[in-house]
Amino acid sequence: MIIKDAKFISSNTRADQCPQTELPEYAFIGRSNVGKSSLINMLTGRTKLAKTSSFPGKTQLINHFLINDKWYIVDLPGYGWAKVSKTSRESWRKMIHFYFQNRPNLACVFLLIDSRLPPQKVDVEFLEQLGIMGVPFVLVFTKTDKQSAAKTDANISLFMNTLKENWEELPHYLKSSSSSKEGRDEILQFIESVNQQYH
Ligand SMILES: Nc1nc2c(ncn2[C@@H]2O[C@H](COP(=O)(O)OP(=O)(O)OP(=O)(O)O)[C@@H](O)[C@H]2O)c(=O)[nH]1
Ligand SMILES: [Mg+2]
Repeated sequence: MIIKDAKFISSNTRADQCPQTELPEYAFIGRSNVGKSSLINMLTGRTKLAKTSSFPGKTQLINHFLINDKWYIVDLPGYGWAKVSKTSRESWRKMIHFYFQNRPNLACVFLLIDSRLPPQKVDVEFLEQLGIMGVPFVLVFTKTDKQSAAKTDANISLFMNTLKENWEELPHYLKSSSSSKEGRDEILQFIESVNQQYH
């Protein structure tokens, strides 16, 4: 898919204030600093569309970007950063749950996981929440440029093994690097195939 146009539309805290639309949207979620905003920039080929930072907690709102006037990318704030107060964590949880439950046009969620790390409890727990809410999702293992392909695959296997206990079917997954652009074609192809089911 060719991205001809990508524009920022709005930032919101409430799902019901987000664009009223029947166009499909794809949301990016995962731990703070996992690379959600960077992946959005890599996919769209726009270096400054979504704001990124080396410091966790950069994205704080629900950000909508309209792509080719046909579908939306949604950049969400991350979870799991230790230095967040209980109150902020609770308001994040409410905002995200309300978002997932009030966007009928939510076509798929990309749950990003840092491919450098062994399975993290926060990710497994968040994935379970998505399952409970019945939200369609795929996993994306990020930052693959930071290590060997063998190490990435070993961490992915470990993650899948932890899921085997509770999941009947293992989720679909992709790998990505915002530096090397690994995964760009696969993710865009995946979005295109889901978009086609919308028309
Ligand atoms: N080497 C490498 N660095 C990456 C990659 N993706 C993101 N980064 C770096 O990781 C840091 C965090 O990236 P962001 O895209 O801001 O992360 P985020 O998940 O949006 O974080 P929050 O908005 O805080 O939740 C930045 O310093 C990025 O340059 C990648 O694929 N490879
Ligand atoms: Mg971000």
